[in-house]
Amino acid sequence: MSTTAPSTTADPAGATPARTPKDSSNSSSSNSNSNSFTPILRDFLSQHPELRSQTLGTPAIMTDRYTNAEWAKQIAETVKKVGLDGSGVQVAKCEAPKAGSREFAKLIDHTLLKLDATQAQIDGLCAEARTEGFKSVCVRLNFVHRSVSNLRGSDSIVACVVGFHEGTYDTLAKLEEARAAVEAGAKELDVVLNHSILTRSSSSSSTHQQPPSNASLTALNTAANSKPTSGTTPSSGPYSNPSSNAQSEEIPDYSAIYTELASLRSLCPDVVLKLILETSQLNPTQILAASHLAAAANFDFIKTSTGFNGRGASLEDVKLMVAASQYLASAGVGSSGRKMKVKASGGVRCYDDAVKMVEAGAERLGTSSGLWIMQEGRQRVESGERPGPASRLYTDDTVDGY
Ligand SMILES: O=C[C@H](O)COP(=O)(O)O
Repeated sequence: MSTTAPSTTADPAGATPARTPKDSSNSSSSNSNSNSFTPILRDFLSQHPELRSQTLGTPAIMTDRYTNAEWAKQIAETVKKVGLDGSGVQVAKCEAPKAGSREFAKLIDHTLLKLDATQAQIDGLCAEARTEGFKSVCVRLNFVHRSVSNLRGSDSIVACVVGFHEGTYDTLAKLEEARAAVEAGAKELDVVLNHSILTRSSSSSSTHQQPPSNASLTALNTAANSKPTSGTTPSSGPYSNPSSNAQSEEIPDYSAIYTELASLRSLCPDVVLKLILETSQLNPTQILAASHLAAAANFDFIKTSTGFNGRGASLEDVKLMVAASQYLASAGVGSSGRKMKVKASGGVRCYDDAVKMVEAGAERLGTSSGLWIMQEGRQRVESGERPGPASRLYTDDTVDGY
């Protein structure tokens, strides 16, 4: 059982990261506790029994370093410094690489996550990634092995989603899935945040006697975080007036989120870890809280969306996350000097969308439209049209969501 602290680069925040499993009865081998298998993992292991080796060690749930109240205090400081719109941090403008270039392709995780994706479609995805030189293909666990084999000899890698798409599987299930993905050859993991932990507590102080279901939470959060239509101001969400939103809220279980992220980091010290926040479900304070916890656990990326829940990435999300990651690095949250990158994903469908996200500071794009984005970029260059919507950056309020 892996109970030791991870390597230096993997150490979650703080100078004294000594941690032990929270409860050894919760930490079990994937060979002995099939209750923690998600359906996709169960299928995967039945098809690939040879991939049950334990090069990564046994998943273990790590202890926390702070109480919820201590996390809340740290997060409040982050919110104060960054601001709910990121305006507390000066972010330098970024430039997109040349349209249609290999450098542009290296920003793209070429993504196919539909549940009904076929082997032929995955083979096509990999062939496109090889031809264009995309950074990765991003697939579900059941296609990692095939994708790795398809991409052998290319410089495109395989990224796998974990806990997709609701994020609500328990920590051990996510750890088991992460381990299987890495054993199968994934070099990057895109893990869905259990965002319901962040939103449940604020809902619980309202009219709900019972915790709402995930489906109703999704609807509530989507509504709360959608742009108001006719001059109305919602009581919560990114379009609310924070100063009028003074309801007393319980502190979310930050500790549960941190221990999950720290456990993933500890299990996979050498793998690029991205945390999918699902920003359509979160208000700016919650986005900053999730970013803070991801930095504390030494994640490599914060990513906006799954593409399966509410709207996709918005410029506002990306700007806020870029500002947060810059502040968190400068404040020494996580390993010192380490700055999380931002991945914009969900609804990035055309070249202009892609450029806007990159200019706002996204260093990776997750999109199922990668091929189109590259072709459109090349057409712009060939036609002599000025490639890129730089003059519209930050001023285009007509686009809601994407
Ligand atoms: O992570 C990536 C998303 O699932 C892709 O979403 P999209 O199909 O809207 O490009």
